[in-house]
Amino acid sequence: MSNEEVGREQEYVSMLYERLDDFRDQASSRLAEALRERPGGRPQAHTERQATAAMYTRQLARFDAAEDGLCFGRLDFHDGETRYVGRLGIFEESDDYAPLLIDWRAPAARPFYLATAASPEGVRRRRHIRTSRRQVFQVDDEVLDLDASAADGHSGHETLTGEARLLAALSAGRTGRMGDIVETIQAEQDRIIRGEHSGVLVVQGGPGTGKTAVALHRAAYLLYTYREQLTKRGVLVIGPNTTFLRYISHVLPALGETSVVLSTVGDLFPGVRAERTEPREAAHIKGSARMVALIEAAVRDRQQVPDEALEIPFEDDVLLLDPATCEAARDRARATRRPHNQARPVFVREVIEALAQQYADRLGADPYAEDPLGENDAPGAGTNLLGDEIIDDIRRELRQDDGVLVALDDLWPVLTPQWLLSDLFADEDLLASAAGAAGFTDGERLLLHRADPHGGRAADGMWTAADAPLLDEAAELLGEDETEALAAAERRRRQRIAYAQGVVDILTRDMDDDPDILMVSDLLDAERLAERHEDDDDRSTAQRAAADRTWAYGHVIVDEAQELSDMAWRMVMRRCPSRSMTLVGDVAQTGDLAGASSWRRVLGPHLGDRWRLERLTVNYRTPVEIMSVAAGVLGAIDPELELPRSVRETGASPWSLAVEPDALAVELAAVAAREVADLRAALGDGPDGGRMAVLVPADLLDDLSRDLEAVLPVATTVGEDPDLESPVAVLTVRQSKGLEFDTVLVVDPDRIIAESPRGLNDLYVALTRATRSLGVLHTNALPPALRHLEPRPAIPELALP
Ligand SMILES: Nc1ncnc2c1ncn2[C@@H]1O[C@H](COP(=O)(O)OP(=O)(O)OP(=O)(O)O)[C@@H](O)[C@H]1O
Repeated sequence: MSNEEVGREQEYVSMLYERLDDFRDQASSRLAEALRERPGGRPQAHTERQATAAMYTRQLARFDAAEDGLCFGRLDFHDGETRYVGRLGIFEESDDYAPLLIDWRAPAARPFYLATAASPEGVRRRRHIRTSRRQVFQVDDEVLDLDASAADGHSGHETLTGEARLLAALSAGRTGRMGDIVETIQAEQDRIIRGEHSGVLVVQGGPGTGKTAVALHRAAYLLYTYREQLTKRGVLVIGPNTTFLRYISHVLPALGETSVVLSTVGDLFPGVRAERTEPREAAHIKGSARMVALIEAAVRDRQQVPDEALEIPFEDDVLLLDPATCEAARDRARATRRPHNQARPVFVREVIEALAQQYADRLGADPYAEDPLGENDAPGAGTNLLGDEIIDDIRRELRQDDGVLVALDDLWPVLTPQWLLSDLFADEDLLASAAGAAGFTDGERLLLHRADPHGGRAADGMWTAADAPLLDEAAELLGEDETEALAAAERRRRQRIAYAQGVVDILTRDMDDDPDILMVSDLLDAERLAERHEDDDDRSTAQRAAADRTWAYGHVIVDEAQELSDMAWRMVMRRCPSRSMTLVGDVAQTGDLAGASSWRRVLGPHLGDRWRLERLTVNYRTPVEIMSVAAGVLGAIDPELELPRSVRETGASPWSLAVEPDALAVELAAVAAREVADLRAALGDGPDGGRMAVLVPADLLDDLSRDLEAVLPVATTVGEDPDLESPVAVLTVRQSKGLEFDTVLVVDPDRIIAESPRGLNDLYVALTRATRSLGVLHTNALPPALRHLEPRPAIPELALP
């Protein structure tokens, strides 16, 4: 491309950056103005000021996000029209808002992604403009006119859009952070990104087909297209683990979008962090939909009827609470069909009523007990001994009596989800009863039982990822005790009034005596001042949503959706009553025993047939050479499963290396050092210098990572939540879900297979993480699916430090 052409584009791009600077200046000064403004005057002024400040802050974030690669494309149409495409929309106010730059998400930008030589949509030429720090350094053209394309050396590839730019993006070194793909979105991906917002869209695609990328760009597209609606309700993105969430966490902010909550399933229950691990088999059982019946039984078991009458000392008497009364009260409460805590007031009312009646009856038989509670001093007290007023007094006293309260708490306790489940899993009797009622075997029950090492209920650090959906289920069955919630709300209101009264007092102090001075208290009393603070919630939508279990998100995206258990699906569906969802995954990569082997099976109970399926068929990550190895494993999982088609060849064949068990650590370190050196030679030492992963069987993780850390001459990361920006990461396959690296070394594939009934799926995931090269080290015979791997060619070893 001629320098002249680059120069011309530079002029245009510089003009766009000037506009961007103007926008930024305007937004900063308006933000400063909004922050300087003193709230006063109208009651809503404070809230409005906050909303205005938040709006300018969001705008600034969007302008900052657009800085790199502000404009990346240009379309020239046959009719002479030209459109520039970029990260945000810029319009010429003085020219009837003519577009200077079109946001990639706007309908007018679509031909940039869809036009092909076969279907050019009026486009004559598509140009990719590459910039670095505001400087245009390259322009790549595709001429879509069929005749001209041949002349222009266009490859004529049928499915790829902007092939040269795409291949350049795919061959770049990995950085440990996922990047956006706005410059090179492919047609099949574009259709999904811009798909209908309502309803449930399932995207099935093999490894590296861009499911994660597509899901995140879809979030950005939906937030742009339905901004008002979705900014208020927020978008939830669910990923398989925190390492993965960190890996993808830069994509949406880089696209200027911030009202998104990222969470794992384990962290989706507010106030609980899934910090404990447990055996796969236990997680498998906890994921099964049969747990619903078990939790229901556990709740019912907490609604007790005593075997014999309870004796409750009251005043100077002893009341009897007999089983029949309790049973009748329990039936009444259950008949309301309200959740446990909300039905409790009915149970309490019935029991109190029975006890009050019993006491009143006894008093009625005693001619001397005219003033049972000693409260009526007036002469003639006792004449209405059994009148309503007296019985009301008895009820009130009973409700406050410690003995009665203890009995009520035993028979129908107020429960939180955490209490219910920690008691259930720690108490053999409770567990045996609920598990028996729900038809669990003894073996399953034993897997669920855990001696509570913390000794207390609901201690921090006691929950696993599979517990979160159970807590959520329990929360549904328990409900909030509204009497307590209302009392708490009333307490908060009184506190606010007391605080506001203090404010009014301070403002009017020393002025009390002057009748001519208009006082704050003349205009505003404490109660109204308190109301003004009531709606003050400085938190963003994302923060409020993440803290609220019952928050209904505007859209929910689930990545690696095949990993979700039946119980997890129930929780996720609750977060999105409108069922506006995008679920992306690959059933062939299911590693979790409780995960999906068919979309129909997992979604049917929630959605019936009301979901649509789209497929992604092209693998952008893994080159042909590696995919041909992975193909053997996929065939062993299920010969019906389809392998995605890779877009690239690298010429580097995957290899295997047999090593003695005793020499594994040493050989691995040597090979890893060699591979890192090769990566650096190819990609340089900078932040884009490439990343390598060593994927190991879980039971070798500790030993091998310690050995590698000790000998590798570059930073190595291991542990629960590894840092992916480190040049080398030692991970289990489970930790590597959804991630990618330039080079991958897989250790002992037979052990990876043996570790789980879904071991072949795990191996398939491991083999498909690499963008460049793959090696397999093995201490036992290779599994049959990998037998045709070439042995590693002898190459000079690197001296280790
Ligand atoms: N259109 C595209 N342009 C440039 N890069 C792309 C494009 N589509 C996908 N990629 C890149 O391909 C790689 C794989 O994408 P992604 O991680 O989204 O795939 P995936 O389907 O979620 O994979 P897996 O199921 O194996 O985790 C990423 O580096 C992504 O940026």
